[in-house]
Amino acid sequence: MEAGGAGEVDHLAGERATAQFDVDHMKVAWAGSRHAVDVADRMARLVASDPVFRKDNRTMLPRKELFKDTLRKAAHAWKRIVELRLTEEEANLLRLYVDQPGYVDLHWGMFVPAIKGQGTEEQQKKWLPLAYKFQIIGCYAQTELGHGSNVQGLETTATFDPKTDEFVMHSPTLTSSKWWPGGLGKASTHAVVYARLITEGKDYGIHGFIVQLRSLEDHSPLPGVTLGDIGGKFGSGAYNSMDNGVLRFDHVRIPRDQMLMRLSQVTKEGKYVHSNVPKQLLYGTMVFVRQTIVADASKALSRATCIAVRYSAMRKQFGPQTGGPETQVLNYKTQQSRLFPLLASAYAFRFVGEWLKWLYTDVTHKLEAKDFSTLQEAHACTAGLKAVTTSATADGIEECRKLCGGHGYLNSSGLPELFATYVPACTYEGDNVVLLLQVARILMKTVSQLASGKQPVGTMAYMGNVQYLMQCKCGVNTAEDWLSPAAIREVFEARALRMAVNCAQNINRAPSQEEGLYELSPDLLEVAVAHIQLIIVTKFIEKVEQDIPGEGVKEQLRNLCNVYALYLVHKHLGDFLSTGCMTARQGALANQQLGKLYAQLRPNAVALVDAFNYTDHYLGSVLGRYDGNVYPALYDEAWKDPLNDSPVPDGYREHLRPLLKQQLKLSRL
Ligand SMILES: CCCCCCCC/C=C\CCCCCCCCC/C=C/C(=O)SCCNC(=O)CCNC(=O)[C@H](O)C(C)(C)COP(=O)(O)OP(=O)(O)OC[C@H]1O[C@@H](n2cnc3c(N)ncnc32)[C@H](O)[C@@H]1OP(=O)(O)O
Ligand SMILES: Cc1cc2nc3c(=O)[nH]c(=O)nc-3n(C[C@H](O)[C@H](O)[C@H](O)COP(=O)(O)OP(=O)(O)OC[C@H]3O[C@@H](n4cnc5c(N)ncnc54)[C@H](O)[C@@H]3O)c2cc1C
Repeated sequence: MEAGGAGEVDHLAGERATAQFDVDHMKVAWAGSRHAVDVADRMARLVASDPVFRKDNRTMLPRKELFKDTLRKAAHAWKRIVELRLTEEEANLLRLYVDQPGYVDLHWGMFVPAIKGQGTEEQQKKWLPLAYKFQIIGCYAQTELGHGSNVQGLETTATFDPKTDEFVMHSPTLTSSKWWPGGLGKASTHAVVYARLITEGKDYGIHGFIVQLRSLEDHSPLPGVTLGDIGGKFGSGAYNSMDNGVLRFDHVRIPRDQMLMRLSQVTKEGKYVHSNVPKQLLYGTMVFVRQTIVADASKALSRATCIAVRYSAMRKQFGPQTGGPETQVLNYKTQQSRLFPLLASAYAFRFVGEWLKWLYTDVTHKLEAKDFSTLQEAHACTAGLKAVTTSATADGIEECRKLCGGHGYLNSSGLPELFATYVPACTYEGDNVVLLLQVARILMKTVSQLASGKQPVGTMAYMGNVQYLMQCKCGVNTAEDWLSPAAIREVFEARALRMAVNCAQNINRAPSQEEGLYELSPDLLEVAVAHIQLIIVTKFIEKVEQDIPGEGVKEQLRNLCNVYALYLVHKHLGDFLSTGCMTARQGALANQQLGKLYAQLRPNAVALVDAFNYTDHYLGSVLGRYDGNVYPALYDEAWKDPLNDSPVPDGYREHLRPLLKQQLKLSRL
């Protein structure tokens, strides 16, 4: 927990004293409201003070014990939620702070939303109360051994039998085995299963079905259902707490009314009826989860940067040639140029995540009113932001590990497990490359419609300004000129549009559109990234333009926003130069300004990570401790490793002793 208790010494007090802003108000800006800070604080402390939620030994547990520990934590969390009558907001935060992937994530995060989004009112009335009370546990079974990205390529079949008014669920091939769904392996009693609907001899493509998998009496798999866990995954602890599973059906029958029928129906005579809605609504659960993943990216990256900033402030190496105290590694310019852009990215992802949540809610209301006009915008933004933020976060966590030197490689730093748990976010809910190609296709379509005078809307509205953006010249003359939000916005818009137009022209030169899209797919990825980075930068600028209370808070956020934008300019300078958006001199000025911003950020760095308001329990890192008292903690932690249970290790008698004795004999010869 935070420092302040009797006898505790705050080794980072000096760092905290140099902050030039009101940390308490920054906590509000980060969390979204005073209420959000208070609820998060209460839930974090509730979890941290409960011994069942202990996690410091997690990376040392064998898989079976780890899984049992996950079951215990989930059951205990549920007990506390019920006993304390927690609200949905409080319950979600409790889950977040328990910080152990498990079946509940999929139950609440995908099974329930799939029924809400794709079930009829009647189906919702039947299934949701059961799920809400945990009388059933559900998962989301879409991916198969042979196909994940290509949803249309799934092979599981659901064939309607009008004689019995049932669907027959079947896995016709090995590759049709469901493979990966979280919670499926050991915990779920039910699943929303995605399968090809076949009726009257015709294949109508992929649809969702609610299928019971296990007995509600003794949890054994039902007849015709083969179930299991798919095996250990990357890293210690980490995502191994989750029972990602395999599932096969051998002609398993389910009642017709277990097909999710909001988007399309099958009558009892076997007639297929499609409601007058876009078929992509079938993908609605993925869109919902992609949006939550963007919000989670800022949490993971802020955790990693909190650890790396605090540790870098207490760690000292080398010193002035004239003697005197050693230098805090945070004072090295190289450390700052690697770490501060990540800190700025954590804030950027937080604010774009907040905006994406608003967009998602807005689109959902429109869909309820049968207005489908913003569906494409929702798909492009959720897919693109999910891809860009998760890739940057995974890379950022690994960079934070390196920023902590050797100690960052210890499990007790928390960083290896954080990375191993986080990195599959680049793959699940849509492989990042596949998602970026979706965004790029939409951008190419938008470019092709510009000539016809169709005005792009939403986050693509800037493309309508094509005449100006294709020829504008960046007006920056001094390093300070880069502090203008208008200048930053314009170069990001010009870069994104010019890259998109160039790519569209190259595709048009190909023998066919399909061939062009295929040949130029590496360029298309970069087009999509440029567009999504523009969105993140724009939303950060818009955030900073709002009324933000608290002494110095707005100034710090403006600084972070400029760091984020200019760091991207520096990193992607090739894009900006090759599209003629700026000159090499202007690129050098951007880098010069970036250096000045790092210097301004330095005295505020520790306070900026304090504003995340994370407990030591949630951080789970001896290096990121609030009090900065790292060395005794590292030393104590080492002795907890089971390898240190005895001074002479197991295996000495069988393998070390004979070897040593043999060497001794040989040396005497
Ligand atoms: C203890 C107490 C507990 C308390 C409570 C806890 C509460 C918890 C709450 C929340 C927690 C949330 C946590 C969630 C946990 C996350 C864990 C992750 C688990 C992982 C799950 C998964 O991975 S599920 C499987 C995901 N799979 C994928 O993502 C597959 C990716 N592939 C696709 O999406 C599609 O195949 C693809 C889009 C690539 C192609 O589709 P296709 O049909 O072939 O379409 P295409 O021809 O390309 O396009 C046609 C047309 O459709 C448009 N389009 C495509 N997708 C969408 C879409 N999603 N929406 C709208 N439109 C779409 C596309 O643009 C084309 O348009 P046009 O060009 O025709 O206009
Ligand atoms: C930890 C974890 C949890 C998961 N949980 C669930 C779950 O709960 N439910 C569920 O249904 N699924 C789940 N999944 C599965 C996940 O959704 C898929 O793994 C994901 O969608 C990627 O699909 P894939 O595995 O088929 O990858 P592939 O598509 O086989 O990707 C392999 C490579 O091919 C490339 N590639 C593929 N298609 C293209 C293309 N068109 N153009 C260019 N390159 C391409 C990719 O970029 C990648 O480099 C989970 C996966 C993981 C890792």
